[in-house]
Amino acid sequence: MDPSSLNDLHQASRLNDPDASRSVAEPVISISGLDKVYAGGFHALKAVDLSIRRGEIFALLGPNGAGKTTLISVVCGLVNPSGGEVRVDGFDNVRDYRQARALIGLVPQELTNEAFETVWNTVSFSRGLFGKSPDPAHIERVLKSLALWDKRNNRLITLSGGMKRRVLIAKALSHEPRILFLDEPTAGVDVELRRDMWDVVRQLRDSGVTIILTTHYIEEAEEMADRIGVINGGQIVLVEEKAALMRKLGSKQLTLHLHAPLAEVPVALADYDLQLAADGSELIYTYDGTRDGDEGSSITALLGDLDAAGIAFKDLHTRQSSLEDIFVDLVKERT
Ligand SMILES: Nc1ncnc2c1ncn2[C@@H]1O[C@H](COP(=O)(O)OP(=O)(O)OP(=O)(O)O)[C@@H](O)[C@H]1O
Repeated sequence: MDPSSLNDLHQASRLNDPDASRSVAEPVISISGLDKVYAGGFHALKAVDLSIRRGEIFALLGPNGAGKTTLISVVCGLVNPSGGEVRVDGFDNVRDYRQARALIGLVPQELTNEAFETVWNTVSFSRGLFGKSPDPAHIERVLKSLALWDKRNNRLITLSGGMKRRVLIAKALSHEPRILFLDEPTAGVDVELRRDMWDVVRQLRDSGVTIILTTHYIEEAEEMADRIGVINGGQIVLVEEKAALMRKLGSKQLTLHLHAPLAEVPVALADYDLQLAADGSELIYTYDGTRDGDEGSSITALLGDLDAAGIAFKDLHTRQSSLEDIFVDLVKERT
């Protein structure tokens, strides 16, 4: 990856950017009441409302079959919605299809049927599909920014898996989109390549492109996203700033296995966030594990107060909740 050429790409796309004067606060994509029922009757999207902010990296997280690909396919105009509305920078993606589509680049999961084409030709051809006049200087910037310049005359079939993924991104950037969708950009790739892809995506975001990526790797959402949305069974079940989500993840639980079960939490311990579980034989204390120092002192105080109240325990353990716990809980609740 060559950061200086990405800067050039940035400068160039700013010059060509028709929406540069629009308000940053305005969502770049507004989805409201979006429904999709496939021909066979399967209800794949159910009243989806979602706003994507200009310049963010938004990760759409969900298990297999949740509706991620359907959602981005509808936004990109590849699948017709059954109801609802999508606006891309103010353009209705059905009525003003051409204007809306021109703003979007889509990086699909796989390259299709172009194995014998060269990198240069396939990327240039993609630009032509959007009715844009040829611009070899732009294609050169894109290829340099993705470290593909040296491979421009290679046929796709001769490239490594990582380079093929970069070609997919180059194709999607060929018509200078302001919004880039990446459908499971790192599905099935090794750890090194995944990190490499993350760097590419972050640098694109830094160059002013809004990024929406779908993933079922929680780690990927944690690493990359400014905001995280969870979709399950065709419904958006959570949208939150990653930082806020991570603060929630900072909460820890101390479980005390009691000698004798309690019928209720004693009044003397009312100041602590305590819950009884396992028919009163477990006492669970939830506390903020992100504040250094607090944790130890509040546990010491609790243990002292338990002793004073005559409550004995035979074992204890602590656990920290993770994004995975939240995700599993959300998905479980809805199924
Ligand atoms: N063309 C179609 N006709 C009928 N049903 C479809 C069609 N495309 C997708 N579906 C169904 O819609 C649901 C959502 O599929 P979708 O591909 O959007 O999920 P996803 O979240 O992208 O899953 P994955 O992570 O497996 O790619 C699935 O149950 C799928 O079988």
